[in-house]
Amino acid sequence: MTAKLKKAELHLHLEAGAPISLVLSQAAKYGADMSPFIRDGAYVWHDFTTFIHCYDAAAALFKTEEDFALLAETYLTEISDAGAVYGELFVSPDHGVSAGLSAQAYIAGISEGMKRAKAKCGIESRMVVIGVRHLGAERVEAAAKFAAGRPDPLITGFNMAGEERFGKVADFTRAFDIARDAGLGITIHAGELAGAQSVRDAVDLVRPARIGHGVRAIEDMDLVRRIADLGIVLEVCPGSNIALKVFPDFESHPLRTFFGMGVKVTLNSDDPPYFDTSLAKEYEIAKTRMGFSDAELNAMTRTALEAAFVDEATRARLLAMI
Ligand SMILES: Nc1ncnc2[nH]cnc12
Ligand SMILES: [Zn+2]
Repeated sequence: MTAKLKKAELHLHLEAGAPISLVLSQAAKYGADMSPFIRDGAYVWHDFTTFIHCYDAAAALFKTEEDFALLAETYLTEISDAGAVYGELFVSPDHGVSAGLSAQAYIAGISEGMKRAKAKCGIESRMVVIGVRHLGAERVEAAAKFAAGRPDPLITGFNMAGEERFGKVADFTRAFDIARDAGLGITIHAGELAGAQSVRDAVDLVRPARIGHGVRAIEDMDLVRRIADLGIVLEVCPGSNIALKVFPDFESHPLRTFFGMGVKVTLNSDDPPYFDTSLAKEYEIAKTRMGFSDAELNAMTRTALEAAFVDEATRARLLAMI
């Protein structure tokens, strides 16, 4: 059983951290019909595009600062109860603005929820601002500029997510330069829906500290060795990869190969209710379906804290807790 293990999460899209029960209560609050997207207590989607449609419909049900405070507090409390001492939240000002909030109010609501969760259960957390790739380079740059303005001290990183097959990494390098120059930690989704070339471009053009997924680097073993040598941390989300059919099953997932080759890897849930997973479940599956020992799982938690976008004093305090 991995329930007793200390955990940490670096890759979680906040709007997807809402349990379906919370999404349905938000739908009742705003009189929204979610039946096209949720049936028998589960999201209805069959590929990445329809998954993102469900994601956007659920995200639109969080409209006020208090809604986002509740969302952040709910998710962080859940993973704290599962043994997490730290969690990073991918936050998307574009989603907040399309739900009718200013980007500042969106962030303020989430920040309040993070503070409530810390006061209640001690969990430390930070925000990583997302630029949505399929909205285009201009919108990703706008997200980077917003994050670079450091509107909240709990924002410590920048990332790009969305449709990985849209455009080329080269179209987005200016956004990452803006974020990096502002001292933000850099991660990028790559090697999930697109193959090894997408990961190679991310490594060469963005020079990230971390990569979201990165798992299709396995298509090029020289690239895997390069990632290991560079010490780039992979935010691996096995449940997400199986649900989105990046790999057919957990037994064929390359996490064990990466770990064995010295690639720094961490465990994450990405969009838990969409993929029938949770941070707790990812640790349990890594043990029961992928053969990782408690010591190896603890090593992944340590890697996550060593790669966390936090100040060194906070990092030292977190590392002392595991
Ligand atoms: N798994 C994923 N890949 C890319 N963008 C996302 N946004 C939310 N989940 C995502
Ligand atoms: Zn993701």
